Amino acid sequence: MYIVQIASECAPVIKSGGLGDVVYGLSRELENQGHTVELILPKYDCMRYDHIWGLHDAYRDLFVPWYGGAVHCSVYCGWVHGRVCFFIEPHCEDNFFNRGCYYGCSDDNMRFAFFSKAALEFLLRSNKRPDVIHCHDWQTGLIPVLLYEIYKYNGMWNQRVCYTIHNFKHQGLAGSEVLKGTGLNQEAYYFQHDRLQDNFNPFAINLMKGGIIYSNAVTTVSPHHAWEAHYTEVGSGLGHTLHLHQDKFTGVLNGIDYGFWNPESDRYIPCHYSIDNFEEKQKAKQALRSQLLLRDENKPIVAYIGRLDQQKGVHLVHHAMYYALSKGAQFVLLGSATEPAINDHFWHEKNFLNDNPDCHLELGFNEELSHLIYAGSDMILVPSNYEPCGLTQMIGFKYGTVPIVRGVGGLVNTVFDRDYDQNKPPEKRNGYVFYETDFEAVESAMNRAIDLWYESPKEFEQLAIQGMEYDYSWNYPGKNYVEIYESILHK
Ligand SMILES: Nc1ncnc2c1ncn2[C@@H]1O[C@H](COP(=O)(O)OP(=O)(O)O[C@H]2O[C@H](CO)[C@@H](O)[C@H](O)[C@H]2O)[C@@H](O)[C@H]1O
Repeated sequence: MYIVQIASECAPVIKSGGLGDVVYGLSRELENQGHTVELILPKYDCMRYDHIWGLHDAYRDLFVPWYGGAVHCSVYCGWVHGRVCFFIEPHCEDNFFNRGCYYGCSDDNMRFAFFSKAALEFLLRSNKRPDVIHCHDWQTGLIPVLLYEIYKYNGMWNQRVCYTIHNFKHQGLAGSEVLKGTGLNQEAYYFQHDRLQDNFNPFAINLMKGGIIYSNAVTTVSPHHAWEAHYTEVGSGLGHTLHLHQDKFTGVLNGIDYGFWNPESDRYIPCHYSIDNFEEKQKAKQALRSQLLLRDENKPIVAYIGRLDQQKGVHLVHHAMYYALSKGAQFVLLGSATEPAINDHFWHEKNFLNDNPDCHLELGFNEELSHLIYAGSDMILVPSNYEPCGLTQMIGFKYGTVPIVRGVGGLVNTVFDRDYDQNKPPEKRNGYVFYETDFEAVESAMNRAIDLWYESPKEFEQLAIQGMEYDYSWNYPGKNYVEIYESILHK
């Protein structure tokens, strides 16, 4: 099968979070299973060019229809750790992708509407006719709309779309200018409830809703989150739309790319280990302490790695930091916040805790350091308010780092409480789970984990090893996606 992935991120060249990991990891797995995969991405000024090999001109004069005129673009091609990627660079005053950031601009809707249009125009002009176009999140929600309303009539009548939602919170609400810009000209036609009109704001179109309605298959990133999005407020107002389209909507649990996330071969950690020589993990712990200037004492390290925003339960992250210290543990945080109030808050905490030898807060994005933290910590905290899948707990498993999580979304499908899980026998349990959002809930789970570490270190190690035994690679999810692609091919 010939599959083209269109997305706003692909790790490690463009990564702000889990979307990038998934786009890369799934593409690699699909190729391993014998399919042809190409990726189309924006050419951001701030991406990690050091992860691209052989970048060259692939299509020089691409003219993308825009507001009745056309924007001149260049398309570059290069390899990102073996994947063929096409990067679209528009030459226009809007400077869509030369902003020094991936997201967070006031015209993000226009930037990614343009990218969606440009990606399809590139496929059309370069005579690429994939069997399946797989696109992701609100940024590419317009792809199936444009395909079925415009490009189908220009020769792309045989392409099918799979649309994956990684985060229902950000849906891409826009005004009619997006329609005008992209050539979706009959405003009244798109501003209808069964098309792009937002379910709550009648004056806005909703790009994610368009993605759901127009795609042949829609997925989200874990089975439990699929249920939550359909039946609870976690669908952020799209539950009814999902209900109407339930026949094509499923949850596929993400995987982890073990080529990249693997303590046996990780290039960013100073020692390599597996279940067979688990004691070597101690060296990673020492390296982490020495890099972050933590004191070397017999204490567990609890880590948090992730975006710092409401989704991730920042109030519990903050509380857990002090609770861990009070329980005789060390705490390491690696995170970045886009919301100014949260950013200020954590900078304040960082300054306050600066001289504490048991705590380190690293504010910013640092891929290399994240690997050392996964390897060097004993526990990884994921106290999310909601979590469509969650990759950090799965990476934690691979590195023998025990997750302490809130039982929501994909965390329910992957973490099984050591003491209370009803469905797994003790030898299959792999972490700690709490459910409420108050301080007592997170404390109770941390308490059990930290006490076990101190009082029964062998049992704690056994729990970590049981996590390492799980296979959360892309192998199975890759097969699930191929089945979905096959099911839509001839529809
Ligand atoms: N400051 C930092 N420095 C270095 N690395 C950092 C970092 N902050 C985060 N990361 C890394 O980014 C990834 C984040 O994974 P998450 O599962 O938390 O995804 P996120 O919530 O962004 O995305 C959404 O998409 C993913 C993928 O579908 C879902 O798992 C998730 O539930 C959903 O919210 C991990 O690889 C983590 O190590």
